[in-house]
Amino acid sequence: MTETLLNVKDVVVEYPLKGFRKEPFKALKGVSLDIRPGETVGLVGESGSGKTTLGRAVLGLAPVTGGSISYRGEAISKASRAKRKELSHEIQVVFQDPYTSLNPSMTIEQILTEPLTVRKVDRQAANKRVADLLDQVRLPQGAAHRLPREFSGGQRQRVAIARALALDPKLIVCDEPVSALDLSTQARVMELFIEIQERTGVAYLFVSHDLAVVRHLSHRVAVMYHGEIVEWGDGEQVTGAPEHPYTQRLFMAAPIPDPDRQAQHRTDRLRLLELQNQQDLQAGAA
Ligand SMILES: Nc1ncnc2c1ncn2[C@@H]1O[C@H](COP(=O)(O)OP(=O)(O)OP(=O)(O)O)[C@@H](O)[C@H]1O
Repeated sequence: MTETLLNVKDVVVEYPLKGFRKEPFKALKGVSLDIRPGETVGLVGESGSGKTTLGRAVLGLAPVTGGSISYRGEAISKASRAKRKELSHEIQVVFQDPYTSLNPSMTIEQILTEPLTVRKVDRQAANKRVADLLDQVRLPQGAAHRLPREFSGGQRQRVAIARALALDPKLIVCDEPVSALDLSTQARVMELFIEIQERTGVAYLFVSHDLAVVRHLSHRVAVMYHGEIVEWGDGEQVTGAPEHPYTQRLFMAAPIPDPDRQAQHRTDRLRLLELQNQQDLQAGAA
């Protein structure tokens, strides 16, 4: 049996609403998926469908009111603060905005050393680790003594990835980590994510509204719609021959700018037309 790293089962997240409405707002309405070691699970869906909320629930940052989340078989959705701190060695996060996620007054070295000092790594070992992390994300060693504002968006995102890697996590929740970057930078950062995964065996829960990004990176894909997963399975299957009408519409609406992706998009459109024809024929036959 394949080992499971993270298991999300029937998870409900409710946000209390202020004002005249007494009923809380259900952002997740019973969501289930699992992530295996070394795997990328892509989470797609339009804005407001609940992708970020699911990522936050895994990180213990969203109010889970139903279902369960377990990490390596241990329930974590109601974990204590101390347990969460322990888990932060295993589960890390990279956010969308590289301009606000790094402390502007800290040098890159300080940013990368911070998680290590929490773990009481001594100075010499920490320096070595910082050098190694910069190598891992393909930044020059000279970057260590500079401030975030001296770097481009793509370079800052590399720093954020290095920080997430500092404690050798087994899972990284990536919340739209390439969405704020221009296309060529996006492609390089995506390659970096793949390279790091191949080297370290880390798993990603990769949240993105961009289907091309998810198609490129994911082993399995979950499609979210109004707080529910409407399609879930093998990445090629879900992105290449979606079954749910919502996923089909989502793929039709996806802008795909570069020529390779356009070719893929054309193939998708043809496949989709074929699917629709088949469905029409079946409906006609029924
Ligand atoms: N703290 C909160 N309080 C109340 N409602 C919230 C809160 N956070 C999110 N929501 C609501 O929950 C729903 C899901 O939001 P979420 O951010 O998870 O969606 P998303 O799919 O990640 O969208 P986007 O791509 O725009 O980030 C939205 O309707 C949002 O308004």
